[in-house]
Amino acid sequence: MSLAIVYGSSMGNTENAANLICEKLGIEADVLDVANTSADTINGYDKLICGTSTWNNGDMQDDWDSFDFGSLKLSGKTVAVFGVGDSQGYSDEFCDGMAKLFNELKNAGANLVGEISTDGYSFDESEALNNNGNFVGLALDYDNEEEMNEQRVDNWIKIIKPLFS
Ligand SMILES: Cc1cc2nc3c(=O)[nH]c(=O)nc-3n(C[C@H](O)[C@H](O)[C@H](O)COP(=O)(O)O)c2cc1C
Repeated sequence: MSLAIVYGSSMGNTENAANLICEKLGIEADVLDVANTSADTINGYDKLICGTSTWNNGDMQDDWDSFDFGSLKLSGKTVAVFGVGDSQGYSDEFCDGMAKLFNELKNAGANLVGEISTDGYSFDESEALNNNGNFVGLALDYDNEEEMNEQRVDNWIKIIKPLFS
C-alpha cells in the first residue's frame, strides 16, 4: 500500500500539519507539496491524505486552486482531507477551502473518509460541514488554537488509521 500526504501551504502551517499527521500516523508515507506534484504522481498512490489552508475568503490555497483536478483519477481510492483556517478572523468561512478540496477529490472518484465532530470548535459558518453537521475532515487553526492541534490530530488519527493501515 502506498500513501501520500499532499498539502498546499502559503505560510507553512498546512505543511507543518502534514508533517505532524505523518509523524502521528506512524505509517510509511510520502509528504508532498502540491506546488511540485502532478496529477499523474498523485494518481500513482493507493491512498491519500490531502490538506489545504483557506485563502481569499473561502478558496483553497493557491497551489490547489490552480491544480489540474481534471486529470485526477481516484476511483474507489480511500482519501481523507484536512483543512487549516482561522476560526476567529474568518468565522463565517472557517476552513471553506477544505470543502472545495473535498468536492474536487470526490469528483475524481475518491472514497472520502475521516469526518469529525465540530465539538470543541468555535466558529459561525463553514462550508466544510456535511449533512451530519460534521466537518468533512480534520479542521485545524494555527492562528488561534495552535495548542489544540496535537490533540485534534491524535483524535482524528484514531478514526482514520484503521482505514490507512
Ligand atoms: C488574506 C487571508 C485570507 C484568509 N481567508 C480565510 C478564510 O476564508 N477562511 C479561513 O478559515 N481562514 C482564512 N485565512 C487564514 C489562513 O487559512 C490561515 O492563516 C492558515 O493557517 C494559513 O495556512 P498556510 O500557511 O498553510 O497557507 C485567511 C488568511 C489570510 C491572510
